[in-house]
Parts: sequence; C-alpha cells; structure tokens
Amino acid sequence: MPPTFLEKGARDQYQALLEKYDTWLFDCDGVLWNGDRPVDGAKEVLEMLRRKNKLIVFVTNNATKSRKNYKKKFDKLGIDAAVDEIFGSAYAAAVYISSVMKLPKDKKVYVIGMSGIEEELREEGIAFIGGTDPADNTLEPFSLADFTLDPSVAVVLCGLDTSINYTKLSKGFQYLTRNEGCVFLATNEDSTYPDSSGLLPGAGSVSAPLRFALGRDPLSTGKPSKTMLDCVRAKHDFDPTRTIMVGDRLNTDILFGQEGGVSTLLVLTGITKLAEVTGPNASDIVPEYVSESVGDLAVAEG
Ligand SMILES: O=C(O)[C@H](O)[C@H](O)COP(=O)(O)O
Ligand SMILES: [Mg+2]
Repeated sequence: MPPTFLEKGARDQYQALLEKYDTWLFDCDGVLWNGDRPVDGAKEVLEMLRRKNKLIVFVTNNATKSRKNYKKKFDKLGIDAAVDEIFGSAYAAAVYISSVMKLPKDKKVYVIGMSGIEEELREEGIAFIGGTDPADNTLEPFSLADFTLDPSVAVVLCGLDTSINYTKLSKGFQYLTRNEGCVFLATNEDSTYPDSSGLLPGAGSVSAPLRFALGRDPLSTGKPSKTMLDCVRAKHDFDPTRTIMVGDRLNTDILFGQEGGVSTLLVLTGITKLAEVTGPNASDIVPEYVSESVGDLAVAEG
C-alpha cells in the first residue's frame, strides 16, 4: 500500500491526523533538529500538540546523551519536555542489561561510547569500564602485550562514539573473544548521523569494525528493536491504535513503529529522501504517511 503524502498547507489532512492520534512518538535527530539546528516549526508544533492534550514521547537512537542531558538540550531549544518523556538508546541499553539480562553485580560492561551511556549505566547501578576513560581515549598505539584482561567484563556495549579509536576496538575485541560468554550489545545500528552540516558515520558505523573482525553482529536495543517501546510502555499507557511514530529513517523509526503496531509518519528533514519512498528504487519499508517536515503540522491549528 503506497503512503499517503500529506501536502504542505493541506489543513484538512493534518487536522484529520490530529484527531486520529492521541499519542505522538517523536524521533529527534532529523525530525526535531539536525545536530544543534532546530527544524523550522518543530517547537511550535510540539506546543500545539500540548495545547491539544496529546501525549508526547521522544524516542531517540542517539546514545551520546543521557535522558537528563537530553532534557538540557530540549530546555536550551525552548522545547517543553520532561525527563520521563525522553527515551534514548543509552537508557534502553542500560535497562536491558539491568532488567532483561539481570547482569550480576560482580560483572561489568566495557563501553565503547560517550557520557550518555556511562550516565545511564550508572543510573541503573551497572559497573562499567572504558567509555570516556582517558586511558582509552588515546591515539597511542595499542599494546596487546601490556593489556590486562578484566575477567569480570561480561558485556561489550557499543554506541555512537565521536572519539572512536583502535584502542577501544582492540579492547572490545579482546573481551568478546577471550571472556567466555561475553555479550556484544549495540545501543543502535544507524549507519549515518544527520548533523547540521550534513551526514556523518553513525553508531552502526562505529560498531562495524568489531562486527567485521568478530564475524558476528551485536544485539541492538535501539529502534527498531522492541526494547525501546517496552521502555516507553513501562512508563506511559497508550493505545497503539491511536498512536503515531514520527521519524526520518525507514529502517529504524518506521520499522520500529510498524513492529510496535502503531501508525507511522515519515518526514523528509533528515536521513530519508523522497526517492526512497517513491519510484523504482523505493524501499520495501513503506510509511503510512509522508510529510515534508513536522513543521507542516502547524497548519492543522490555523
Ligand atoms: O548514529 C546514530 O546514533 C544515529 O544517527 C542518531 O543517534 C539517530 O538518532 P535519532 O534519529 O534516532 O534521534
Ligand atoms: Mg532520526
């Protein structure tokens, strides 16, 4: 079934969308902003949805920030958001390790990633090494002869790490090949990241060298995995038949919505371009609705 294309200015179409859905799940990168540049109209549309008493939840695969630090980003952009409305892939991974894996207290996680992952693991009471540790954030050659394996590392968790290096990949590789049963987890596997100035390699491209070296894939707890929706459901009641996921990436956001049994709206302000949803090379992941931008929803209140 082809998507319904919502035309800019088509008030009836957008008003119908507002009446149809009570819960709005918003992806962040590529939908509300690109890097630190807000998407035009996004703030005003969120304010409109609040005025209409809609439940708003933010669901981002970006693991660089914890929920609390995302709240600071929302505050800085003047967007009303409570920490409990924000679900990041670092949080989902930490919840998975603590509540699903039930990692024993004498075990720890080796982190390839940034402070967002560390803060969420700390919040869940999970011990970790690596991450922003200066000893790992070095451009010195890695010496395996001088490396001491920590036998208590039972998980290697990999997320977007803008300071990725050979030392981190080498340590992750040692744990995953020498610690019996060590679990390979990824916060998410987005191939690219939509920065305000263009595209950058994403979290999936950070874990790719390990995937290649190991010959196996990590378990990813970010979108489209249901782990993220389980985290949302644990804190918010919503009717999936009256819920819509708004995203910019087909193989994460739209697939996440479809597998979660909610409607989907693809916006074209981030990763996905129109040619991926129409014409001969269109993806087999088909959103229910397509709109240029989340800002176009503002016409519904006009
Ligand atoms: O590389 C990444 O991690 C992702 O591109 C980025 O974090 C996506 O975030 P989202 O669009 O889910 O907010
Ligand atoms: Mg996105």
